[in-house]
This record gives sequence, structure tokens and C-alpha cells, in this order.
Amino acid sequence: MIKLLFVFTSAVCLDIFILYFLGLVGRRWGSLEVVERVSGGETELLLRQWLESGLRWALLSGGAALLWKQQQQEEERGPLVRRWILAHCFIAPVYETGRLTLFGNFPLEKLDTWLVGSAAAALGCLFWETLLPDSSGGSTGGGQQKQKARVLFMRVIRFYRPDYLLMIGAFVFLTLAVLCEMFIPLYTGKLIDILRVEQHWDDFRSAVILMAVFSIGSSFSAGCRGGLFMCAIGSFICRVKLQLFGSLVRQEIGFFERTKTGDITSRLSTDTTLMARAVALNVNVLLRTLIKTLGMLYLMFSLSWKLTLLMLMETPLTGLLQNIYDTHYQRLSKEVQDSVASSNDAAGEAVSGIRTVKSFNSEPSELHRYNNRLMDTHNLKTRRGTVRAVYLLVRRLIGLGVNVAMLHYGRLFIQHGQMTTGSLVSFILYQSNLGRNIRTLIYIFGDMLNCVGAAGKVFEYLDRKPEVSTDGTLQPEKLEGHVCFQELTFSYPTRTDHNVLEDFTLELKPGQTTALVGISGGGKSTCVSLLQRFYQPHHGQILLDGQPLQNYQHKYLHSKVVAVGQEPVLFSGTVRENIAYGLPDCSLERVQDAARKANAHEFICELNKGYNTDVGERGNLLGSSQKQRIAIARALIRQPQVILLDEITSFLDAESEQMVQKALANCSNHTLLVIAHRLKTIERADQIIVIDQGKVLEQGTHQELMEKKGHYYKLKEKLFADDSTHAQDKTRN
Ligand SMILES: Nc1ncnc2c1ncn2[C@@H]1O[C@H](COP(=O)(O)OP(=O)(O)OP(=O)(O)O)[C@@H](O)[C@H]1O
Repeated sequence: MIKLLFVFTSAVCLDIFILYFLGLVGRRWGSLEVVERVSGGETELLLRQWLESGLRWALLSGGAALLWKQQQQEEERGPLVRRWILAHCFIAPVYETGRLTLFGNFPLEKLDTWLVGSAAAALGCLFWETLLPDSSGGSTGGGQQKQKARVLFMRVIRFYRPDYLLMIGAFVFLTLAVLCEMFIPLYTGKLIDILRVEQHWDDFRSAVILMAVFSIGSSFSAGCRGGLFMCAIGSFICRVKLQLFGSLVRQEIGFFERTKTGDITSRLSTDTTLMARAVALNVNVLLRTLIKTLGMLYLMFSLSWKLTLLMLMETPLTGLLQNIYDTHYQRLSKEVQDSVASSNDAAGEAVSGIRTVKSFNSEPSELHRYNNRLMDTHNLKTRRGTVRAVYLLVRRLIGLGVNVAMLHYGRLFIQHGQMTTGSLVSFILYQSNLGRNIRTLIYIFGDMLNCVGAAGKVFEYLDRKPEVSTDGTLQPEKLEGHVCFQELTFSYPTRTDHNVLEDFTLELKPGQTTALVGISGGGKSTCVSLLQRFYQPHHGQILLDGQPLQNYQHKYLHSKVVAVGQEPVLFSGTVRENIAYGLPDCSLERVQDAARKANAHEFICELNKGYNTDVGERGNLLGSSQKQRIAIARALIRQPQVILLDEITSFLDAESEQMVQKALANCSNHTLLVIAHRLKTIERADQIIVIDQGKVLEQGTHQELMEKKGHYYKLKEKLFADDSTHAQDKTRN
């Protein structure tokens, strides 16, 4: 900043020096008789001023460039200085040219002109930097941002391709509506002029008819335009949401662990809508306003170009004000959005965990938490409202000032016969719209960037390639189900500093049952997750029949390797839909067969609508053991080769467990990986693997490990104790 000030001060000093030097030369030149003859005229003075400005500009630019190079900051601040020098040198001749054109005299002294020019240039640069801070070329961060916004905007437009016809229709009606609307004030003024001269009744009638035609035409076209745009936006939103959802469900589990649910849902709801607005609504408003503004300016110029220039003076002020307001308003709006999301999260968490809330009697604290979040939102909204109120006040004051000036000059022009009363009325009508239109143009530009920002977030998810690839193609007809974990090292994406598995090697032989045992947190469930390809291990690999898991086709792999977890997740829908989940054309016989194997058929038949009974949201209408059996049926229906059972029997009663065990025992050609804390399940396994802290401690059959009297032996004492307690609990229930 200090360097910048130094450059500016040096430039001003250099400029004053050049100015006086040129003044001296000019005076010497002026003293020559030849020049004296021609230099008296205003045109010549003006010409000389332009020449001087050109010279000053060249010298100042050269000097600043030299100085800047030494400071090595050309890239960062160069454009701003160049703009300032250009405005500083040329604003005075431009101003004087304007004055000469308007009033035909040349009143300002040289130093006064310089001062006025300097102040105007500094204000202009300030205005430019505040309103368009990133306009200094592609190399800067702002330039890149603008370029990015442009690319995103074009992508959104391409996304609209299927609706191009609707959009074109909408734009045609938009143009018609605007054109019709534009002529109404003009004819209002004409009517007033005609009314003042009573005998022109024919003119009056035709003016009224024309006004009626324009009004009806404008309303009709606006209606058609709105309808067509809404259709286009509706279909766009559906399309984007569908694609986005498709992309989201393809992402790996780690993505969902790292990304908040609120973020994902707001991409799906708010951002897709904003993205649709970016083109359809904003371009609609932008074009409508632009056509209207240009048309109005043309008509206003034809009514009184002097008054029009006066009016336009309001624009930079309003622009500056709008820009400052937008910055604050957008920041506050974002904070309000975050705060609303956070209070929704608080409410959602309390509702979804209502059992825990009640059992710990924490209703008052939940209420307090929610109240705090609501108050935060309320405070932010109040601040946002205050900013808006101040902005509106200042804007109205500026508007009032301009209106007073316009009425004053309008009266003078009427007095001098330069305008009629009707023209002034038309002008006032246009002027009241013009200010609004210009504000809209400035606002819409900001809003468009905002919407394009939302589109950026949507595209980020749309373009995201899942870290766990699903590009495999392998789908052999016959699969043995031979699984090998080879020197696997893995940590969860949310805790990369902690290796859950380290140099982990394990073999699941085809047709055999392997039980994973160990204390909680040892990494048993992680093995199941990795086998389902929820995560990608960092080192080592998992082989299925000698091929890395990622080589298998995604759908094939998930039909051959299935898992049933501790807490089964069912989806709202019927029992049949849940068992045949992901298999759209599955017959009822197949569903029933799978249900029988999972010992679920009997209880399903007892439900009031049998297989067509609705299970409720997340299966809430069913008991835990029923949900578990449906989940087992859902796995078995795919006729898998490798079955992963992660503590599935925890929620089953002894009888159901036995039935399920029997059903699973029947699948002798399946590879089973069982995680269990129940001795009976473990004993039956062909091999038992004891895991602790991501490492295999012991491996062998129950008999072998018992004889070894190692970790398993010690663990067994605990497991057996737990098991008997558990069995007693179940019997009591
Ligand atoms: N999604 C996750 N993100 C981060 N860390 C996790 C995640 N899931 C598990 N962990 C951690 O990984 C370690 C192993 O967990 P894992 O669930 O595999 O153990 P486990 O032996 O199956 O235990 P349990 O019998 O309690 O299910 C634990 O320290 C756990 O905290």
C-alpha cells in the first residue's frame, strides 16, 4: 500500500512538473506571432489541451512503468495505475469538449481544470475498482475468477440445450413485451399534449387506441414469456437434480463421511434452483432490462438530451452504493443461510435421536440449544434488515436529489420552449423507470455471479470422479469365492493419521466359513467395508479369485459379494420391494424363496398385507429381528458367492438365530466371513482369526486355538461369559 502511495505521489509530482513545463512551452509558442493568430479560438485551445493531455499521458505512463518495474509489482497493481493515468490525463479535455459542445464557451482556468480532472479521475478509479475490482485482465486472481464465471455460465447455457426451443420462444415474447411496454409513457405524454389542444380529437382517439394495443400486447407477451421460462426452468431443475443425484450416489463412502448431509441436500435443492435462475431468470431480467434501458435512453434523448445527461449522473452513484450494499448483503445472507442450516441441524438431530433425548431427559437442553441457534438467525436477520433499510434510505435520497434537479431544469426548458409539458411527463415516467432499470442491471450482474457460483458448486459434484473407481469390467461366469487380503494398510479418510489395518494379510478359502474375532475397535468391520469396496486401501490389495477387486464390474461384484450389517437399513416401501431391492424384475417366488432361507417367510405371511406390507420409514414398523431377517433375505436373493455377516445375530432371538444359522449352513459352497461375539457361531467356523489393532494375532480352528492357550483362549473366556449372559437375557425377554 505504501509503495502504491509512493507511485501515485511521484506520478502527481511528475504530472505537475510536466503541466507547468508544457504551460511554459505553450506561452513561448503563444508569444510567437504566427501562433497568436490561430491560438485565440476555442477550438485551437481545445486541440492544444488534447495534445498536452496526450503528451502527459505518454510521459506519465512511461515514468510509472519504469518505476513499477523496479518495484516488480507490474502484475498486481499495473492495470490500476494505467487506468488512473488515462483518466487523469484525458478527463479534463473530455470535460471541456463536453462543455464546449453544450454551452459554446470555455470557462475554466488551466489549474482549475487540472484539479477538477484529478478529482474526477481519482473518483472514477475508485468507482471502477469498487464496482469492477476484477476487471484488470486474465492474469490476476479476479480475472481468473471472471473467466471461470464465464466458463460456468456457458456450461449452464449448454445444460439448457433440450429446452432451447422454449427459451427462444420466451426471448421472442420478452422482446415483444418490452417493446410494447416502452411506448406507453411516450403516448401518455402525447395524450397530455393533445388534451391541452381540445380540437385534436382524432389524434386523441388514435393515441388511446395505440396505448391500448401496446398495453394488451405487453401483458400478453409478458404472460407467454413467463410461462415459457417457467417450463424451461422446471425441466432444467429436474434434469440437473437427477444428474447430480446420479453423480452423488456414485461417490465413495469416504465422500459422504467428509461431506455434511446439509451440504449435499442444499446442493440438491437450493443450488440447483439458483443454477437454473442463473440463465433463465437472470438472463430474462437482464435482457428485458437492457432492451428497455436502451430503448428508454433513446426515447429520452429524443425528448431532451440535456435532461437525459443530467439523469445519467445518478448512475455511478447508484452503482457504487449498490455495490457496497451487495457486498454486505450477500455476506449477511450467507451467514443467515448457514445459521438457518445450523438451527435445522439442531432440530433434525433432536428429532432423529428423540429416544436418546427422552431417555437422558435432555429435552430442556435441546430446547435451549435450538433457541440459541434461532436467536443467532434472528440477530443476523435484524442486521441484514438494518443494512437494507440504510441502503434504501440513501438510494431514495439520491433519487430525490436527481428528481428535484430534473424538475427544476424541466421547468426551465418548458419556459424556454425547449420541451412541451407532455414531453416532460413522458420524460419523468421514463426517468422513474430508468433508475430502477439501471439498478436492476447492476444487481442482476452481481446475482448472476452469485448464481454461477452455485452452479460451480453443483458442477464440482457433477464432475467429481469417485476415489474408489467403478470402472472394472471383469464378470466371470463362475466365481470360486477365494478372497485374499494382501499386506493391506488402511486408514479412514476422516482419520488419515491412524492406520486401522497395517500390513494385514488374510485368506478366505472358497466354501469355508471364517470367523473374525477380537476386542471392539480391532478392525473387523473395516475388513467387511473394504471387501465391499467402500474404501480404497492405501497399500496392498484385496484379491477375489486372484484378481484385484477393482477389476470386477461394479454390479457384478455387489451381487457376488454381499454383506449384512449390525443395523440393517430398510427403505420405505413394501417387504417385497425391500427384499428385491435393486432387482427391478424379480419374481415373487424368488423373493419368497430368499425369505424362507432367511427364516422370514412365516412372519411376513402373518403381516396384514403379507409381502405387500409397508415397512414404514427406514423399516420403523418392523421389529429389530424382523428387519434383520429381511436384510438377510435381501442379501441371499442375489445368490452371492461371498457372504459377509457383521454381527447379524446380535438382534436375533435364539430361535431365529438358529434358523438363520441353519440356512447359512446350507450354503456350503459359499465363502462366509462372520464377525460375531457369540461362541456358538465362532466354534462352527472352519478357521478363526483373532484381530487386534489392525493385525492378525492368531489363526486356526477352535480346537487348535484352544490348545494353543493364547489370545483366543483368553478372549473365549470373555466371549463365553458374554454369550451366556446374552442367552439368559434373551430367554428372559
Ligand atoms: N467411518 C470411520 N471413520 C473413521 N474411523 C472409523 C470409521 N469406522 C471405524 N473407525 C475406527 O476404526 C477402528 C476399527 O473400527 P472397526 O469398526 O473396524 O472395529 P471392529 O473391530 O469392527 O469393532 P466393533 O466390534 O466395535 O464393530 C476403530 O478405531 C474405529 O474407531
